[in-house]
Amino acid sequence: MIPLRAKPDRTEVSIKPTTPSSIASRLTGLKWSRIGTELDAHGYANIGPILTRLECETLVTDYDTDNVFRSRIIMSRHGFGQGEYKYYGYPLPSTVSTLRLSLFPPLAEIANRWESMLGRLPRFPSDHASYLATCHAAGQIRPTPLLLRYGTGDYNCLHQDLYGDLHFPLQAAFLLSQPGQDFTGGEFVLTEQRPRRQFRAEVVPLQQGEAIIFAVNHRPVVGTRSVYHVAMRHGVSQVRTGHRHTLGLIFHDAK
Ligand SMILES: O=C(O)CCC(=O)C(=O)O
Ligand SMILES: [Fe+2]
Repeated sequence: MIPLRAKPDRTEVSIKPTTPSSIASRLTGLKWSRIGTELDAHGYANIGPILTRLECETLVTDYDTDNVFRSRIIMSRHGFGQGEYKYYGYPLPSTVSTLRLSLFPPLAEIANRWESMLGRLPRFPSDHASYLATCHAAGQIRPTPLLLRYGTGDYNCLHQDLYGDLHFPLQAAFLLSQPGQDFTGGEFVLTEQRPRRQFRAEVVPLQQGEAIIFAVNHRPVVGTRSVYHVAMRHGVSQVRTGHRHTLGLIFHDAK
């Protein structure tokens, strides 16, 4: 007699080691309407974990690779803070390029809504290539994505990443290091100043692989009589111990 074999358990056979979805689909799968609402309310939004630990570590390792970057900035030499960063050169590494390309369309929609709140016509195209063509025609041709490295005692002064007349109003920063393990301190800080008011500061907790989207220089706020601009700046508080790395994505290029 042929022994009866148990039918394979469907649930068991269907379990495969999951490969992370593509970076592009992780971004398009986000709840962009909720992110838009948060950006409207606060001028920033933590969009949650995007990069895997391995992807973060690979980007960090790139820091010491020649020919990936176009320049290295020692922050203390310019009064920017303490620490250093490097601007990527073109062609961007594929992870950086995919993040920049895939984040742009939903952010352009939010940026255009902000324009209309201020009574202006939408002016951002839905694809990054078209927007970059406008920057390049205006002489802003140098890539702005950057990798930042902070050691113990380092910090980043409050600033705005403007690199010419043209600027896209939203940018992103990805935390590549593990807080509590790789570093302590080093918090992402945002400030805003409403007309005739004092500065207000916000510290935004981030985990490794998470990204924050935030306003580059100002955001529209609906007042009782009109919509007005609130100026925003960002920076990083002092790293108390260890090393902290970030990937910064700015959507306009530089002069
Ligand atoms: O290191 C950070 O978290 C801030 C980086 C930054 O200033 C930027 O991405 O523009
Ligand atoms: Fe910045």
